[in-house]
Amino acid sequence: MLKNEELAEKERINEALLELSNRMVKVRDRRDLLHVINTGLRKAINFTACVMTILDDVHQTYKAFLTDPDSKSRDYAAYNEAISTPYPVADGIYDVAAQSDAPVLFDMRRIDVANAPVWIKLHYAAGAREMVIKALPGDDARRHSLILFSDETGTFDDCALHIIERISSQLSTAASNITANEEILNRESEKSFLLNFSQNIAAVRTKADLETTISDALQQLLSTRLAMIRVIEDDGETLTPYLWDISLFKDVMDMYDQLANRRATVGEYFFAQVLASKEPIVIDIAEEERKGNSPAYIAFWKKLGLKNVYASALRVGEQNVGTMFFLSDELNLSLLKGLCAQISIAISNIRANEKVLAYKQLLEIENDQLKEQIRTIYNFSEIVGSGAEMQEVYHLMSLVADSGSTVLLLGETGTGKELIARAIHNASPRKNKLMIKVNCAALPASLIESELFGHEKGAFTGAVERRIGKFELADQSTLFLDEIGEMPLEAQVKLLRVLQEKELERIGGKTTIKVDVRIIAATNRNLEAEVREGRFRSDLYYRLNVFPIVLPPLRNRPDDILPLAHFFIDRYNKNSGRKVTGFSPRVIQELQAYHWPGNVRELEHLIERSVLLNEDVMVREIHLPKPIPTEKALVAPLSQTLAEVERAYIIEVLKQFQGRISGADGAAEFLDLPSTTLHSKIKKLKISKADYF
Ligand SMILES: Nc1ncnc2c1ncn2[C@@H]1O[C@H](COP(=O)(O)OP(=O)(O)OP(=O)(O)O)[C@@H](O)[C@H]1O
Repeated sequence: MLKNEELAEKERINEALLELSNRMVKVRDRRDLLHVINTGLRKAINFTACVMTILDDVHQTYKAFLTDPDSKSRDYAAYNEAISTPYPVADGIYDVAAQSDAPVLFDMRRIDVANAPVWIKLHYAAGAREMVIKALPGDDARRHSLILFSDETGTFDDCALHIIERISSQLSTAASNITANEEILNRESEKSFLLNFSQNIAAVRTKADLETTISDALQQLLSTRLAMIRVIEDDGETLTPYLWDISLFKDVMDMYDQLANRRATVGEYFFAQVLASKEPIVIDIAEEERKGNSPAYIAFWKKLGLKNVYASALRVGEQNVGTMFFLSDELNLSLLKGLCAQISIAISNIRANEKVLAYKQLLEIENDQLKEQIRTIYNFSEIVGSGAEMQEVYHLMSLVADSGSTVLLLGETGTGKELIARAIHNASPRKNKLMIKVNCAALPASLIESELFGHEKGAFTGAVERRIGKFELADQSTLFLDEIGEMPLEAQVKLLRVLQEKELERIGGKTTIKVDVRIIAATNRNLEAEVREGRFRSDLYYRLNVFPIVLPPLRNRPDDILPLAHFFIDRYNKNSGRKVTGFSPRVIQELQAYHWPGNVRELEHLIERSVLLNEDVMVREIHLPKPIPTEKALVAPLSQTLAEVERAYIIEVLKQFQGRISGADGAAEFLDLPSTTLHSKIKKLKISKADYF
């Protein structure tokens, strides 16, 4: 009877195994396989739960491949962690089983559960007391293992172990097929993902497009988000933040700001490591902390609760263009590599595009400046004036032109400050580059900084494009700061900093730009008085006042008036095709007597007007503004009699009108008297021609 029972049992097991084998051949995926094990194998062995595991590519870790949906271990909080964590092979349990050809039986009561991997803890807690592990044979060098648990000891007797042995190669084939199949599917989906990504990225034109494309792709496939892309600047050293997802850092903003705002370089620990590697790298935070590498980043990543950080170089051909960091504990490296290759090209294109735009902008600005120079070119081909006062100016110019020293030009409006500035620039070693001019009075305070230092796109509302500042444009050249006395105090601080440090930052920019600029500043204000009044910073004043040149007002150099007037006649003859040769003696007298509040500019405009209105070869009439007797002329000492005051006053007025009494430009009209009355007053007060000529 016993023999019969044994035979019947054998028969039953054989049948079960045959059925199992038939079903195993048809297995397509993990679910099928699990179902076959749970129903088919259970007919032969009475286990309570099953698991299959898979090794990583380098056989360092193993993790769950199949998990039993009915396992009681699911009720535990650590379940998800248990089935997703990779475990080191060398845990004293798995490696023991992996080295054996036969299934290895463990009495779980004898295992040091407290120090065992989480999955063992969970199954033990769920009631398992016995466990058998069989590393499956096959082409894959025991890549998969079968683990069966039982709540009862003695379940895995010799017969059960024998059954496990018998099914192991078929199980191995099924598992390997499923894994191979999955890998093919994964590769295909990676390929189609990358293809799709490359199509999206090919359409990217701007940084904003790129940001959306990258973040969509990362979310969709890698379930991670972009931490930071940095790009290598033209100096080949600095790594500037380019794209990042700020929302990742909202809880660690202070640390983030500190790290992002300091200058990072290609030689720094993690960056150097990433840039030197052809493949993306995985930074094991605990390991790096142990080694003591780059503590600031380690502290930051730890605060974000990460175990790993992934990073890849951005490279076009053999050239590094930047770095890309991802915050994630696990990423698909081959996919990451494919993504980074495409992102590198997109960033290079966008940056090249930005450079072309900036260059275009630079050319446009240069073009404007050139046009301005052409408009004024004949202004500085010759500086007219040979009187002693101008000789002193020429002397000072010749002393300073060659040096790179800062020059401060002082003088009333229209005395030729810009002309002298251009002449100094043209006589300096910087003459091959354009002198760049900024009129500090022409810009509202809010724009002057951006005009001087430039801004990055988005630096403030309205900053729709990156703009290069005049300081950068004037690199290796001269920057002429006209009307410096009008500069707002806030801008003065920044100007001073650039003058001291010879480097600047664009508004909203993170990199410092070195500049070599010679400064020539000009003003018609009394800067010392401005300093006293608190409208001009004294430190800036001292920095500008290195080599002051004071331009004399025209009224102080009457000898220069006629040569200047002839110079302007020649110019307007050329412009208007007229042939005016000179001035009548009376006009000459008038020109010399006038007090020229608008200096050379006023003379220039007056001559232009007169040449245009003149139909003769000689300018016989000139329309000078009516003289306004100065306060000094009107205030008489109290010791004088009324008649004496009247006499002195009429003489003064007659002098200014060169003795003309009647007519539209005569003294009588100015004094608001009939000309006959003025005549009789002149007679009565005994005023002779000698008094006013
Ligand atoms: N010595 C000179 N010889 C020839 N032209 C001159 C001379 N001085 C000034 N000018 C002309 O006078 C005009 C005004 O000169 P400029 O613009 O250089 O004066 P400025 O002192 O810079 O005036 P502002 O303070 O109003 O800016 C220009 O057209 C310039 O060419």
